[in-house]
Amino acid sequence: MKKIGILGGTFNPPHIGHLWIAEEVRIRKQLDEIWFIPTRTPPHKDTSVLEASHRLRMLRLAVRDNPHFHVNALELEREGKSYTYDTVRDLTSSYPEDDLYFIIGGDMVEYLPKWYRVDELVHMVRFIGVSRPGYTLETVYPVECLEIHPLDISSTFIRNRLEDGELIRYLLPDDVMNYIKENQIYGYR
Ligand SMILES: Nc1ncnc2c1ncn2[C@@H]1O[C@H](COP(=O)(O)OP(=O)(O)OP(=O)(O)O)[C@@H](O)[C@H]1O
Ligand SMILES: O=C(O)c1ccc[n+]([C@@H]2O[C@H](COP(=O)([O-])O)[C@@H](O)[C@H]2O)c1
Repeated sequence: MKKIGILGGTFNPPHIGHLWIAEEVRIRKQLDEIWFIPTRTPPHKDTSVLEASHRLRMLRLAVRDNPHFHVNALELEREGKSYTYDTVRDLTSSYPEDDLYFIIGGDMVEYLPKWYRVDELVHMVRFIGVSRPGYTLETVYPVECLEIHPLDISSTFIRNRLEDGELIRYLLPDDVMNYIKENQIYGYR
């Protein structure tokens, strides 16, 4: 039996905020592995996101130097919106022996009431909520909240800096930054 942390996300692009919360939760909850699961179609983001193949490649580059980190691409194979309910249902049936912990930042803790079939979902997986600047960890749902030193970094911030021609070095792994440069995505110039 393994204890597996799941960090679902759009990863558009992945950044050190994602890696920071994943490693903090892994150590504090003594998890064996963290699985990063990129969404195909994020349930609540209206604006179009970068194509999944780029996000997947960047995510693989971001996690590759940590032996506890893995990428699981199961959501990319599923049509339609990437609801966590469907993902958790599939994972619990494929890995019935393992304990799953779904990690979310404060923005998603606040948004939890709007998640698809949330009343069932919270009984299917353990939710771990972590601090994120600008958001609380208050919720009526059974979420275990961990106060983690907050890092005020988001994918939006990085995309905006790229659009403005500003530096992004140190906000994300060098390999991901180089991928963005080589593929000239997010308006890189
Ligand atoms: N700096 C951060 N601190 C805490 N949690 C974070 C941080 N960045 C991302 N997360 C969490 O990681 C998960 C995936 O986030 P996501 O890939 O959407 O990144 P994002 O930075 O929020 O993106 P965007 O700015 O495009 O909305 C979410 O649960 C989110 O709350
Ligand atoms: O299932 C839902 O209704 C739902 C609504 C909002 C977010 N999520 C999941 O929460 C994770 C973080 O979402 P995001 O959009 O911040 O990348 C990602 O795995 C999403 O699929 C899931």
